[in-house]
Amino acid sequence: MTDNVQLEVEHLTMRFGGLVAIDNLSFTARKGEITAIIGPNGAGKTTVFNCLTGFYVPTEGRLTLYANDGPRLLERTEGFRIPRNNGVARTFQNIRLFTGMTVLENLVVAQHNRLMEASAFSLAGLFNLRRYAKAEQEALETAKFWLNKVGLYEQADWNAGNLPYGSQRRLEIARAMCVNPSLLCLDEPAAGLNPRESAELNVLLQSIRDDQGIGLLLIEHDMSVVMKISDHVIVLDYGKKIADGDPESVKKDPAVIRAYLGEEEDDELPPEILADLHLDPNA
Ligand SMILES: Nc1ncnc2c1ncn2[C@@H]1O[C@H](COP(=O)(O)OP(=O)(O)OP(=O)(O)O)[C@@H](O)[C@H]1O
Repeated sequence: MTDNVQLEVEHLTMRFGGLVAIDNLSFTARKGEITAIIGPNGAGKTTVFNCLTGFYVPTEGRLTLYANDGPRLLERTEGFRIPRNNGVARTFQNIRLFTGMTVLENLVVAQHNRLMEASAFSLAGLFNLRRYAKAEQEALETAKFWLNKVGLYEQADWNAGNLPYGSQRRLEIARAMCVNPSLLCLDEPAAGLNPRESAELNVLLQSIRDDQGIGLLLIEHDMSVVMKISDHVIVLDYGKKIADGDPESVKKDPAVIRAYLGEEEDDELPPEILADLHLDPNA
């Protein structure tokens, strides 16, 4: 069953001085699946993303990305090369768009590496090479494709900073997809969204999964998103994996309920908390 694996994390440990933020974590994420990483605040979710995307060099462990042209060891790649060479793209908990640029410009700038390669990294290349003009045209086509996909085509010339919050979140996802990643890491994409926007986000992420066939890794606190769209859920608590399985089994796991709520007995949980976890209070 290794053919479908997009990412394999083996024995990942990340220490900050005496603090063990990630403790011997292993899991796989598959192509064409949404894998959610959930857990209480401080469980280590963002640290996993930071190791995968080169912000941190792991203390121990192996991170293998199965890109189209073969396996890549992310922990051995210089951080800034990971998006370009290894095809890992991410969005952030706090939106990080170029707010002074237009919506379209944000998507073209994201393809800067591809354009620079086409210019052969020279001024002469920028002005003379036919392949640069071709690459520029392709970058615009890619940008238009993703603008349509996230429903922002009409706002292409708006300043990104003037978009409503939910649209800025969708633009961030479009920008990440413009680099044609093998793995898309989404850090709390539903944060701050209203229920309608959350529902639209679900549709968008499912369509990226189904149409692009890439692996999606999702950190999310909004259980209405996690339980509806995830194929596979990993639960962390104090840096350790405490559950790993499909959403149905994970949400009933007593260890998960205890970790989230700090309760000893799940049958003592108040009904409104059970409802938040999408569990039947009368079960
Ligand atoms: N650069 C750092 N230096 C020191 N400690 C850090 C650093 N980054 C993260 N930590 C610590 O590692 C632990 C895990 O943090 P992390 O941000 O990964 O958790 P999280 O699960 O993403 O939390 P949240 O849901 O609140 O975003 C926390 O105790 C945090 O304080």
